[in-house]
Amino acid sequence: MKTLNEIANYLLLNAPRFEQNPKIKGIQVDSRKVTASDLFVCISGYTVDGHDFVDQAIENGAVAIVASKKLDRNDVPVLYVEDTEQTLSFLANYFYDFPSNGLHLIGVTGTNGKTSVTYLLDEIFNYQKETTALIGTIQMKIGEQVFPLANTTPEASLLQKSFRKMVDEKIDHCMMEVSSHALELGRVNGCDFDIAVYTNLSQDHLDFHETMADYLTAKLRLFSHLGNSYDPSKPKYAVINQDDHYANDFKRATSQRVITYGIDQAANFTAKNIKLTANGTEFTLVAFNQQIEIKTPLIGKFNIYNMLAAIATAYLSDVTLETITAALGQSKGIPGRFETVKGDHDFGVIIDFAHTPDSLENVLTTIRSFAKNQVYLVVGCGGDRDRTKRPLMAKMGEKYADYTILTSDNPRTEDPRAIIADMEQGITTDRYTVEVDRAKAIAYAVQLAKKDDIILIAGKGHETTQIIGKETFPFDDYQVANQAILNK
Ligand SMILES: CC(=O)N[C@H]1[C@@H](OP(=O)(O)OP(=O)(O)OC[C@H]2O[C@@H](n3ccc(=O)[nH]c3=O)[C@H](O)[C@@H]2O)O[C@H](CO)[C@@H](O)[C@@H]1O[C@H](C)C(=O)N[C@@H](C)C(=O)N[C@H](CCC(=O)O)C(=O)O
Ligand SMILES: Nc1ncnc2c1ncn2[C@@H]1O[C@H](COP(=O)(O)OP(=O)(O)OP(=O)(O)O)[C@@H](O)[C@H]1O
Ligand SMILES: N[C@H](CCC[C@H](N)C(=O)O)C(=O)O
Ligand SMILES: [Mg+2]
Repeated sequence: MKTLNEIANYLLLNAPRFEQNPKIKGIQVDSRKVTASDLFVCISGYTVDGHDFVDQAIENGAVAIVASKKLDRNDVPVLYVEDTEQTLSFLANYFYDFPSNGLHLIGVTGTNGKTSVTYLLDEIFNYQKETTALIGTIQMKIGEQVFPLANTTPEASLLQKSFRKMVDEKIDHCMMEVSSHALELGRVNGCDFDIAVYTNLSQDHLDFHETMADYLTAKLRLFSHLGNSYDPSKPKYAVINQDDHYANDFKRATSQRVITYGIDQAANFTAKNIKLTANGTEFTLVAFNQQIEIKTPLIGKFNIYNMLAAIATAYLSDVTLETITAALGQSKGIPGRFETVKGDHDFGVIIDFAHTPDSLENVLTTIRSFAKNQVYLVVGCGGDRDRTKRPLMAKMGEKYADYTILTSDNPRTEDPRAIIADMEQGITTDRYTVEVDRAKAIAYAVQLAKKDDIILIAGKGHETTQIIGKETFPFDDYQVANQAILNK
């Protein structure tokens, strides 16, 4: 617990002294979640302004407010700062006693592969009985406990509070997906990363970042977060995909040691003698004059990149190549990523989270490489998100699938038909149809499928809901596909 004056002193050079100097129990950015003795931080959001919810925060027990706009009240002390969102990360870091300093923190950024790399690292560390925490798209996990998350990378107060819990529970490694939104909005400011990992960059989120250059700049920030402290007992590393177009930008963004991985370019961790099949992958890992055979159930060349990123990171975290090899050999895969619907049907059904042109291309080319018959694609695009990726995603269907069923993803507040119309702009043939209802679209693909055909259901992966308008309905691609197979 800290007092308001302690907090003010930490945050501001010319801090005011509050006569009423309450002890703060917690930090809250949502008035609805405030409890007794919290400090409420007003954030001006994209939808509403936290400054308008001060009454509710106080009713719920807030004893002090951090604001950037004048609040006409003298019942509680108000600490004024220029930018509440930027302040929040420093405030939370201080309030929870800089928890990430005591944590082995691995941050993973890039357009695709973040969840995959963090889950592979989790399997590797768990294999050697180390305790782990995960923060990302699917959920937050601290040891055996899991918590739902609204964002891939949570806002700073929840983030720092979670780090504190991890340190208190003596977690050995925390793997965290660092989204470009989080980097841009300063959610991870003040995080003491030990290893920063870069997967790749391709088009996504151009609704938020406007240009690819802006998007790149946000991603690069993770590497400047490695800082320039050089403690031999706590070395820091940047792990970079050497085959990626932007590899050199990422190398230049850090003053820490760079470790590379790749397949096509010379790198510290490379894969050769690659064998890709429908049941798994084999390759020879070459790293620092050592060679070791990797044999894993993970499928696709893109997963070799994910494995190389995880292997390099685990190795830099003192795991031996032998242990890494054994762990990857037993990988259970990543929920909703290239996940096969089990059963005795004579065609394949794969659920995958591909929701960018690049990830769709990777997954579809992988399927094509072993497909014996027709490939069907069921795909939609998220509403209130990057519109420019829609025709490009549909084009991937035209290029690599025999037949595409355009449907809804999470339409959110957009008209689902308008989203599909944007997708249709990318298609020039008639090898597709439209079925707005996702469950019907999946059922239709299952009806069409014959022996040895493969259906890819893309875009929602592990998700168990569908957001239509402002409502969230239960929806699980895996279960819907299973039901359709039973009904066939
Ligand atoms: C664009 C964006 O990032 N939006 C985030 C932002 O929402 P917002 O600006 O609309 O918030 P708002 O509703 O206007 O509220 C403003 C403030 O008022 C507060 N409030 C609001 C209502 C109320 O009754 N009382 C109250 O105090 C809110 O708690 C908030 O502090 O702040 C919210 C609370 O922290 C976030 O959950 C929300 O993420 C939304 C869900 C979102 O969709 N974000 C996406 C774009 C995102 O960040 N995605 C990346 C992943 C991308 C990737 O996978 O690569 C991520 O890291 O999740
Ligand atoms: N290294 C990769 N390169 C390209 N595509 C990939 C790669 N790894 C996974 N994919 C594809 O991208 C999809 C999303 O993968 P993953 O969830 O690991 O990425 P992410 O970066 O966490 O995505 P998000 O930003 O939505 O959280 C997968 O379902 C797969 O189709
Ligand atoms: N983290 C991604 C997830 C997209 C998943 C897709 N199903 C969609 O709703 O667009 C985003 O927020 O853009
Ligand atoms: Mg993710």
